[in-house]
Amino acid sequence: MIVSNHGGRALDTLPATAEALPVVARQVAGRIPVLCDGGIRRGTDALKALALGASAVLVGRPQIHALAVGGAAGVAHMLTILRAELEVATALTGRRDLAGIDGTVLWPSP
Ligand SMILES: Cc1cc2nc3c(=O)[nH]c(=O)nc-3n(C[C@H](O)[C@H](O)[C@H](O)COP(=O)(O)O)c2cc1C
Repeated sequence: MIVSNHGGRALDTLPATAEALPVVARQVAGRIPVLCDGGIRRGTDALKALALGASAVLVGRPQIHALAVGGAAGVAHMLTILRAELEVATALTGRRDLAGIDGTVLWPSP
């Protein structure tokens, strides 16, 4: 299951995926993986999506921007930065690994 607003480019005023994600994740209740995209730009965005119930996140525009600036190496660099930011954010919330990320890293908890 992918929670996506398709980049928000088709219909405006829709809820952000971060708003829809916890509702969908609650209904899915762990039966299948729930992926999420839309506005993931830094590690803390990924951390918050995981905390709201995503199994993983997807990125769209950052890949296009990185490709335009630095080609394939630019995309690899962008993903390295994103991963490093997520690792730091995970550590700074006192979690050992991604499996330890849940709603309690958010304030207020959902
Ligand atoms: C130029 C562009 C074209 C896209 N075309 C489609 C499309 O045809 N169908 C679709 O479901 N999503 C489309 N998307 C949305 C992406 O699949 C993805 O959901 C979105 O880019 C993720 O959000 P982000 O760009 O903020 O990371 C498009 C996004 C961009 C930037």
